[in-house]
Amino acid sequence: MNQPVLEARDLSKTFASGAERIAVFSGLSVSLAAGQSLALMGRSGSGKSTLLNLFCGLERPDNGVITLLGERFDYREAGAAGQQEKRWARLRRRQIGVMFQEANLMPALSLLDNVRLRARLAEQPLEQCQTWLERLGIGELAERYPDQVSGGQRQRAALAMVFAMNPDLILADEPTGSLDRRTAEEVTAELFRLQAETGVALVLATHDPELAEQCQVTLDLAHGNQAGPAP
Ligand SMILES: Nc1ncnc2c1ncn2[C@@H]1O[C@H](COP(=O)(O)OP(=O)(O)OP(=O)(O)O)[C@@H](O)[C@H]1O
Repeated sequence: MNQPVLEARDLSKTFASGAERIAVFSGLSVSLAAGQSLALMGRSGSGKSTLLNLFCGLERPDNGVITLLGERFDYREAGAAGQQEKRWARLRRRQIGVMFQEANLMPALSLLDNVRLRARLAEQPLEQCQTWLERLGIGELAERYPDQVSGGQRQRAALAMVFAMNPDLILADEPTGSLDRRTAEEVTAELFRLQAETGVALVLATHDPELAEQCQVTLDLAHGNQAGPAP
């Protein structure tokens, strides 16, 4: 079997709350292959965003090991933290595409320049950037600024940014949470269409069971903590 894109083993995470520590999850294991999609479900506060942050190195687990694209991150190794931060930063720049509820576009740049900036950081060719906007149905808006387009069009531009970096993994945190139902469905359809076409692995945090159903695997953070193919 091919090596998984993402493998997490026995992850635990707590946060300080006054003098106590609150456990968000413990003993969580998950595995995701290229082209697979995983939905993270769970009520507000169950730890979906925290888990996405662990998967891109913006938070550290208290325990457990994450292997991403063959790179192993184990914070128990003495003196490893600084060197692991550098490796995470490189992965975030080149191989992990991140999407949030609100499109994180630079307001002073046109949609096309936002896509170009992301592609440049990922060391991808800039010639494809206009094509990505066209594939997402907003080619004619390329020279507009983010505040001159609708929320749905901004999320399409955010999708163009993510795909223009040719990532191996997309982490999407409620990517359609700020859109009306119909626009959300359109943007979601584009996300799954391009994910299938490119074979990128996808982790999607959502409250929406209908959206979760479109993913191949669901991890419900409120009920259990194992997902993915058997090791
Ligand atoms: N930096 C932090 N310091 C302390 N507690 C935190 C921190 N980040 C998250 N938490 C807590 O960890 C728990 C999980 O939060 P998280 O944001 O991951 O949940 P979520 O499932 O993404 O919620 P939502 O659906 O509302 O976005 C919550 O109880 C939250 O208050």
